[in-house]
Amino acid sequence: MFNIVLVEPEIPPNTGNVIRLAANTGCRLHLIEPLGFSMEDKLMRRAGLDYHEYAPVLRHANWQAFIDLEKPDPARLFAMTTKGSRSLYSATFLPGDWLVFGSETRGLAAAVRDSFPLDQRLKLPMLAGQRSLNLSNSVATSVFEAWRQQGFEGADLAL
Ligand SMILES: C[S@@+](CC[C@H](N)C(=O)[O-])C[C@H]1O[C@@H](n2cnc3c(N)ncnc32)[C@H](O)[C@@H]1O
Repeated sequence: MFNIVLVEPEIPPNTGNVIRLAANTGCRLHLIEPLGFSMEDKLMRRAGLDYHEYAPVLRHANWQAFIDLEKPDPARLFAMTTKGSRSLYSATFLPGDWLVFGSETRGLAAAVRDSFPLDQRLKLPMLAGQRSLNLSNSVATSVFEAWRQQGFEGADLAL
């Protein structure tokens, strides 16, 4: 349905949670290296349970390698960033869209973030003064909004 892109994730259970989310929502997951953990990491596998078999997980050596291989439509790439000035809830998503998330401690590198047009840099609302949401929580919130806009197509429950 959608493509989730984690750029240089560092904390194993977050990626495990996202693998499980991808399996439950029909998303493809792209991991941009370097990763802060091994794909054999016990904490990551425990969080992802056995869902690896249900969610395609693709690894890319770096951001440019990802762009060169996948050739995402630049108009359908969205950066999820605390530095965004547009609410994610004002965006209209389409099946196949690319939702890009930064690392837990560093967020998205400025060079990657700045390559997105301003209206494709999206922020999830937070109370004033708060810094950021957990990575896997922000992925789940974003994917469910995008999927909601598709009427939860393919789900076992009608909208
Ligand atoms: C823990 S946050 C990174 C914190 C980092 N210090 C920063 O300010 O970007 C990890 C990732 O989750 C996503 N994220 C967290 N909170 C968000 C928010 N309010 N809006 C959009 N994305 C968010 C972003 O993709 C971010 O790069």
